[in-house]
Amino acid sequence: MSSPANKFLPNPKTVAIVGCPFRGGQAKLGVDNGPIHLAEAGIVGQLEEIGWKVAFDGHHQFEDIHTADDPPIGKLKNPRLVSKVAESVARVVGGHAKNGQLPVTLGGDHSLAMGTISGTLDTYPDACVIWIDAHADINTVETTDSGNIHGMPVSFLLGIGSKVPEFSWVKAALKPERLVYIGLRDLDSGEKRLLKEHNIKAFSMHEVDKYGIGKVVEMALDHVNPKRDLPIHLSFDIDALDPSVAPSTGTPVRGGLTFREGHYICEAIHETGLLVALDLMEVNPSIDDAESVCQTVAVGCSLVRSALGETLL
Ligand SMILES: NC(=[NH2+])NCCC[C@H](N)C(=O)O
Ligand SMILES: [Mn+2]
Ligand SMILES: [Mn+2]
Repeated sequence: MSSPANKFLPNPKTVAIVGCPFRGGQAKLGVDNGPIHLAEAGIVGQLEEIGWKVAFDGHHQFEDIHTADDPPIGKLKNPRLVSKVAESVARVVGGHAKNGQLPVTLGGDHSLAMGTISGTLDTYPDACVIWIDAHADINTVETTDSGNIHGMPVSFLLGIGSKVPEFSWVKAALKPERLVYIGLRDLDSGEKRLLKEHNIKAFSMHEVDKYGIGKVVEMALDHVNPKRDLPIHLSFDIDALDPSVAPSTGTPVRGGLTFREGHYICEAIHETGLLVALDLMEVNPSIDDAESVCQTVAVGCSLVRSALGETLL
């Protein structure tokens, strides 16, 4: 089994696991235990098995981040906490990337991607982002209904919507043409408008049905990475998968990616040799029964393995 070389990483190829037990970007309990379950399921050993050196010295600790007083700003919930956590994640992920390691961030809720993608862009300013999700997570201060910041990280990264001083560290370094979505099927009306206004390429489940996943991934790469020479940050929300495949997540939406479609995306990104960072977000082991949790955690681990080069043959 020989996998293509990664164009950006030195040998020996090293993964840095960034476990982020954090749930402040949404309201449900339990998503902070996602990374703990993924680690306990043996993700470190599994990645070593497929040839990676793995650096993992325990989950990221947010205890030093005190926000006793964190009232909403407008509708935004836990704004100071989310901002500080994402900022520290940006520093950690950026640090690993600068050391030539491939950061794999295990969430935790998707507000963390504000940090992970900031860290990636800090190191690789021309990186593109492939966002796999049922949701666009692009609400702004103006459009958010829930006030949950896990539904908003993309707008901060793009620098759209009115600015919140508490998030001034976010550089808005992502250009709309370097972002592409796959798997969308549950957008708020304001989000649909933002995608059109900013000309952001998105392949919803409609396009997956119409063209098939192989063609969709190719079209997505043609859009954000036409010469196949730019670094890729893959941000994978487990709720992109159909709830029958990955039931243990906080905002499940029916009609999602099959087991194979999800894995195909990861395999195809691996084959580019351009992956520089990976997020696996929104695994919530408190939802619901033990069997669902076991199934979801196992799928999460296998998506990560596929993105890092596990092949079927
Ligand atoms: N990362 C997620 N699961 N996001 C769900 C977002 C749902 C909804 N659009 C919101 O703004 O609250
Ligand atoms: Mn989602
Ligand atoms: Mn998401």
